[in-house]
Amino acid sequence: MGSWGTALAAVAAAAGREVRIWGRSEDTARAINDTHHNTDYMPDADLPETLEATTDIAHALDGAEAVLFVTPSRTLRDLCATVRPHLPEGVPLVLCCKGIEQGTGYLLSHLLEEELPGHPVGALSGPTFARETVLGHPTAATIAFDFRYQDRLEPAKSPAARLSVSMSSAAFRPYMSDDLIGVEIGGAVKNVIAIACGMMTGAGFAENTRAALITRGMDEMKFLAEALGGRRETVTGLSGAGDLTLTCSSMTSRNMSLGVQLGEGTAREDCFDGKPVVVEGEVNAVSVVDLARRIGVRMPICEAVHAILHEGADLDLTFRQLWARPIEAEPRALELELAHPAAANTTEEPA
Ligand SMILES: NC(=O)C1=CN([C@@H]2O[C@H](COP(=O)(O)OP(=O)(O)OC[C@H]3O[C@@H](n4cnc5c(N)ncnc54)[C@H](OP(=O)(O)O)[C@@H]3O)[C@@H](O)[C@H]2O)C=CC1
Ligand SMILES: O=C(CO)COP(=O)(O)O
Repeated sequence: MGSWGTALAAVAAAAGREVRIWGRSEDTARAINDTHHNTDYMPDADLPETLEATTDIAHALDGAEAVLFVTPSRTLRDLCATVRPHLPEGVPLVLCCKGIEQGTGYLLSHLLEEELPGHPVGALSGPTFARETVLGHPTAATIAFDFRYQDRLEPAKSPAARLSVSMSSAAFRPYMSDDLIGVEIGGAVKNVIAIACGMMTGAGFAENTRAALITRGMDEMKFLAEALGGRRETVTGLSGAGDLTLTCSSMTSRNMSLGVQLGEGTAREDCFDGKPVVVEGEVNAVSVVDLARRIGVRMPICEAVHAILHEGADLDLTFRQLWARPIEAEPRALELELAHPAAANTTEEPA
């Protein structure tokens, strides 16, 4: 019953679906049922009166026709053990969290397929701040299920199509996709790039720098998606370019905001006034970079964020090094790299 789970539950309930939202907190469940507000995560949003909250997972899943997973990505594997005994047979599972598993390098869809076999697995992703969505600002997202789950004879019966229709409302507009990998990669990588944009903004740089990071970040997404079997054009859609643009442009984004605070020189433990906040790009910098290194995809912006967040690299020096990398072609097709004249100025200065 976090912010995005509540927003999606409200969207589906407003679209006329019977929705049960599950979570761990009795108090939050009671508040949603009694006052139609999620007092912990989005107190100012009026929730549909038909939305039912529960802490009983068996009740939440009883008769479900689709199950949406909306927790931080690193908690997903444990959550599977909680839901496994109660899942209706063959019910479609929809990832609404964004990330790649640390250690295994699994896309979250692979994780679900491993932990909960026998279910069609898809993802809902796009430029969707939870609060704006729940307040009814026009919002669009992509719903992707792998091509294996497309019904070629009756496409409207495919899970992506059925779910898109079920969740559509005047303000919420889903688009269908059969490129699950491309959609997942967009969601996982954009958060890391948003931290980079935030860091550069916090360090005092301006719009040119941010636009360069967004565009070159999209290039990193494309190569990772393609290397894993996704499609480049998916990266130019809502779940890639759309979400990247949103997240890299607004302090509403927790990823961008973390970057800004770090760029301004705030110590990590003092960011967000010391409160625990879900920042997927921070944990996913590790999994994205690890996966990219394993399969030989160059992701210099993600590497820079990883080095600053997790290897103690100096922020200013790391970004100077990023800008002074060998000069290369755009797009990357041309295998030519030229030494950058400023590279000599980006070695560590003696203390
Ligand atoms: N917020 C947004 O605008 C959007 C978020 N997302 C994605 O949605 C995912 C969730 O983020 P968001 O809703 O914002 O995060 P929030 O911090 O708002 O909520 C997180 C939720 O996850 C629950 N949770 C945490 N750990 C566990 C666990 N081990 N088992 C079960 N439940 C757990 C929390 O429960 P409790 O309160 O009990 O701790 C809480 O209900 C992320 O991957 C994020 O990238 C995607 C699009 C938009
Ligand atoms: O994914 C999001 C919007 O699409 C939310 O972004 P943040 O997690 O950075 O707040």
